[in-house]
Amino acid sequence: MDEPKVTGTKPKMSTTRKILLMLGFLSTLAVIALITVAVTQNQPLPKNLKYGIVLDAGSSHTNLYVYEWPAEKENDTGVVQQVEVCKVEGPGISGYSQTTEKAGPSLEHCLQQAEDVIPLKQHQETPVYLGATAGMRLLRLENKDAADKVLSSVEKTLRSAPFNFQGARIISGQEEGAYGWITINYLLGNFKQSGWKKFLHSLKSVSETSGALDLGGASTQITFVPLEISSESPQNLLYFRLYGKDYQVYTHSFLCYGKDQALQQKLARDLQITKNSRLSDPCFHQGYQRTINISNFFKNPCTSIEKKQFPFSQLYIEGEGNYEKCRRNIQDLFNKTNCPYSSCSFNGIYLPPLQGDFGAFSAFYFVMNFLNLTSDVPFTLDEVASAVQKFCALPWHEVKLQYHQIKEKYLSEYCFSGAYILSLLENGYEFTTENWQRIHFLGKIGSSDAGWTLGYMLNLTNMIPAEEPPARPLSYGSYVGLMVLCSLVLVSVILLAWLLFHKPKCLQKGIV
Ligand SMILES: Nc1ncnc2c1ncn2[C@@H]1O[C@H](COP(=O)(O)OP(=O)(O)O)[C@@H](O)[C@H]1O
Ligand SMILES: [Ca+2]
Repeated sequence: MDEPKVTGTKPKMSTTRKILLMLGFLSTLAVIALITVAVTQNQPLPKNLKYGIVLDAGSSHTNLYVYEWPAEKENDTGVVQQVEVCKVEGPGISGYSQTTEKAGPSLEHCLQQAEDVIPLKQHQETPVYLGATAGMRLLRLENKDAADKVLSSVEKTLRSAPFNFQGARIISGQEEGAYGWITINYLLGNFKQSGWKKFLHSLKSVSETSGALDLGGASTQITFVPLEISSESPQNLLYFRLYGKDYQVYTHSFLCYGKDQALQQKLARDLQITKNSRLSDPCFHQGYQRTINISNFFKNPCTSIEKKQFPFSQLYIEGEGNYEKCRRNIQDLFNKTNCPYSSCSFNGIYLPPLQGDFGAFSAFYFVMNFLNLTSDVPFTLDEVASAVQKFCALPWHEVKLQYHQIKEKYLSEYCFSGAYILSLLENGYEFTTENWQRIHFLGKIGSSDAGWTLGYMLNLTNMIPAEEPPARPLSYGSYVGLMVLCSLVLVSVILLAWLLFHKPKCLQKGIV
């Protein structure tokens, strides 16, 4: 039999095959175009940054903070971060009560630093706020006129800076507590969860926030969400709606219970029972000496109720370095005798049962950090107490030798401050061995200092919305990834379909 002749001419392509091939080619082209358009069209725009400045005019000194955030993400949580901090030279603004006109100019150096950090073309639109805390609250009580003049002086300086001046005022203790709480929960990402975290939280009815403990020089604040809300003391309750959730927050600020004023209060009480101008003080190291001028001592609203006449004008303090005695001495500052509510902290102030974790910052952190008590694994209450006891027992000359680089004012008071922190937390707020480790001493969260300033700015610039802002269900990366994946699946399906229904000759049996 004759074999079929293999001719030299190629087999002609059928018209359907040609159309199918064309279609396959065109759909591949369409998919490529689709991906290209998706990638280019949805590319994030170049970062447009915004800035804000807050000055924390504390009792001991003023700090200037510069914050930065991407303009298009303004209402997202956790996007604002601190990019600069500048410590103003000299005392806090309340320290200018005798030379009020110098309060403003003291801020100039730090304002210049802010000018250097923020791009020139954005100076005019950058808001600047100054909030003064307990030092100015005390000055206002002692001498209202001087407090007003200090504020006018700082306002004048801030208005002459190239930024958008938004106000210089004394904030209330309640605000200070609330904004500190907002800051740490914003930075810890507790207000708005994404992905799995959100799903898990929606299973639990409550969203967990962290309490805030702030220790300053002149006041201290405690703020947290209690388990149950009681209307016993409405002045201690605040209501927030943030990112679509309601928060009922307890807060209290104790004026005169910052660590510097607490020491003044303690000395004023000690003075009542001294027979002569010498005072042996268990809260200072053995060998340490300090002289106090009595005539100025009782001008302060934190000590004025103890005012009386003394037959001497100077008090000579000599350190004793005895931690246990110091704790007993300090304990007298917390009056636990009468409580008109179901539960109190001290001085008849309402305190609901403590709840959850606490972030303790400012001087809580500075002191604990100096005593090496701020590691990631929290120390027990006993470990902290014995570390403070050991430190207090060191003679002054040894302390000075060992820590020669630290300012003498701070160094001489770490023993008192350590004991005071333990008294405030243990006797004042009644933290126990069980819940002590729920206190986390923190200086910074990410690049931002823990403190009230960030919360203050977020609030005043309306950057924390009451309702959750509408968000894209997918991030940019996931969107592009999904587009690519879908397109690849589409191409493969078209190819497969073509191969299955119109088997090209080359794939037919026997030809290969
Ligand atoms: N490095 C440090 N070591 C110890 N204490 C510090 C350190 N830095 C700041 N402080 C103290 O922290 C406290 C800060 O308080 P401040 O914010 O000025 O007052 P307030 O908040 O009461 O208005 C002051 O007592 C200050 O002396
Ligand atoms: Ca402060």
